[in-house]
This record gives sequence, C-alpha cells and structure tokens, in this order.
Amino acid sequence: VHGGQLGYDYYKYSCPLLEDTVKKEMIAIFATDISAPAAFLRLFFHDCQVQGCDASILLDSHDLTTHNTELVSSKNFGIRKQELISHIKSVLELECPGQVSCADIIALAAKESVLFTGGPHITIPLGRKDSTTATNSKQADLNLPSPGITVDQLLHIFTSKGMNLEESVAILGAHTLGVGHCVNIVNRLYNRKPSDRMDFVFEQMLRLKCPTRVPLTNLTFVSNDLTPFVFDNQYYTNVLMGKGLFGIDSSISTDPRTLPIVRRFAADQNYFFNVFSSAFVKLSSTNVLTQRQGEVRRQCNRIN
Ligand code: HEM
Ligand SMILES: [Ca+2]
Ligand SMILES: [Ca+2]
Repeated sequence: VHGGQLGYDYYKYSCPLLEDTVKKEMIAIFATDISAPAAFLRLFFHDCQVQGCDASILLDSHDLTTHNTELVSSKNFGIRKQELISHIKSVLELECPGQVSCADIIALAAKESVLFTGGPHITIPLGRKDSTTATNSKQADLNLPSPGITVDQLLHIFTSKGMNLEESVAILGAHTLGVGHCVNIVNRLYNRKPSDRMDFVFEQMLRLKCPTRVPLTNLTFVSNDLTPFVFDNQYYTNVLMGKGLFGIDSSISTDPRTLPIVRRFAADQNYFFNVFSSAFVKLSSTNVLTQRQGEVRRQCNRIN
C-alpha cells in the first residue's frame, strides 16, 4: 500500500494542536534522557519494517500461552521507550479523544527526535491507521535486517520502499544517533572477512569493550558514531575512516555504488539532510494502513 491517502492537513480539524503537543511532550522527555531520540528513531524504523508503519511493534502479547510478540525477536534487542509513545497517546486522548493513531505518534516522535538533535526539519504526511492484527517474533526475525547484511540486501530493503540509491544510503545515516550492543558487534569482530575494512585502533577498542565471542552480559554498548547525541553527518566520516560499527556501516564504504555517496554526505551535511528528509518521508509513508484499513487504537498496546 502506498501513502497516497495520507495528508499534510489530516488532523487540521480533528486535532489541530497535535504537532505542538507531541513536540512539547518530546522536549520534556529529552530533557531527562538524551538517549531517547535514538530510541524513538529506531522504534519508528522497526515498526515500519514489520507489517508497515502501523504501531504493530507496540502490541502486548495476545497469546497468553506463548507471549510471542514482535518485541521478543532478538532483532528487536535494545528497543526501548515504547511506553513513552503510550504516554503521549494518553495526553492526546485528553486533547482529541479517539483521533490520533499510535502509528502517527511513532512517526511524529521520530521526526521530532531528528529535529531536536540538530537534524533537518522534516514534514511528514499523516493519517496512518493502527493495525488490527498482531504479528509475532517470526515476522520480526524475517523482516528486520541483521547488522551484517550486504549492500545488495540494504538496497533491496529501501528501493522496495521507493527510495533511490542515494536515499537508501541516507536513511542508514540514522546511525548518527545512538548505540549498538556487543551482541550485534561480536560476529563481525571475531569473524573478520578480508573485505571488511576496520581501523586498527577502533578494532582494539571494540575488542576491549566486547572481549568475548559470546557476550557475557547484554549491558556493554558502543556509540554508533563519534557524536551519538547529535544528528549530523559524522556517521559518514566515521564510516570512511573504517570506524563504522556494524558490518553494513562498513560495507557502504567499500561498495563502488555507495562509496561516492558516502563521500558526498561526509563532505556536505546539508546535502545529507535533504536526501535524508526525502528518504524519511518515503519510509514513513510506504506500507501504511489508511482510512478503513485499520483503526485508531484507544490504547497503543492493545487492539480495540
Ligand atoms: C537496514 C539496515 C539497518 C541495520 C542492519 C541496522 C542495524 C542496527 C543495529 C544492529 C543496531 C544496534 C542495536 C543494539 O545493539 O542496541 C541499530 C541501532 C540503531 N538503528 Fe539501525 N539498522 C538499520 C537501519 C536503520 C534505519 C533505517 C534507522 C532509522 C531510520 C535506524 C536507526 C537506528 C538507531 C537510531 C539506532 C540506535 C538505537 C539506540 O541507541 O537505542 N537503523 N541498528
Ligand atoms: Ca509495524
Ligand atoms: Ca552523530
């Protein structure tokens, strides 16, 4: 389903102050936790990647015997702050009861996260509906990418959402924010492929942080780039220096299709911001439920 039914004025009458309210709530959240923007940006991607941007990621288990939800998938390791989407929803239920979908709140939280941390101001169309069906960890396992995917796989994921080559490289620039945990690093670190470029000092640092092939705890993490709280083009500079954290971050610096784009984004932050913005709109509006295809949930963690 393409986002043709979404609109830039969707809540003009039904919830005119929506974007201000979300912004206000987000600023309060960010004031107490500077790592929250990264969490919201990743939450948005992981929602859209499994069954579309439909807030399926927020659903509690509907099956009491298995407790199987999307979030159970190991690919969703590190996903956090879902409860704050529910909090914003409860604020909006007082302001405009029954109007605003949880899927739109996730998308708005993500774009505020980009803006708040110094990234571009992105305008996204609204009107996504929430899913009336839950998914499970198997769906998440299948649809969420592993840190070591190839450039071909990366391009497949994003060109299928209507992105061009540049946009597909730009959307990965979301890794300018946040962190990765050892579980997602050790495979690359202890099975080095000859083609995999990694700065020597960076590699020693990673080995100190993640000293064993099987992480002893789930606690240790490493920044995605040098400035993990700032949405800037530092990610591309890091990648060019052989300091990309995940396999895919490194791969875009060696593939002849993507390397020139990485170079351009590293040299021209404005250009990166522009391409990221159009990529973000495509990510947010592909595979959405509109009108009567879904519902506006009353509570984000359960189907009405
Ligand atoms: C398609 C290729 C992608 C792969 C393979 C990938 C993989 C990963 C992995 C393994 C982590 C670390 C999770 C952890 O260990 O805690 C991560 C973090 C993150 N990813 Fe991606 N990602 C991809 C694309 C994206 C996209 C498109 C976005 C957003 C638009 C995104 C946003 C983030 C953010 C913000 C974090 C940091 C989260 C935090 O600090 O809580 N990623 N990603
Ligand atoms: Ca979803
Ligand atoms: Ca950064």
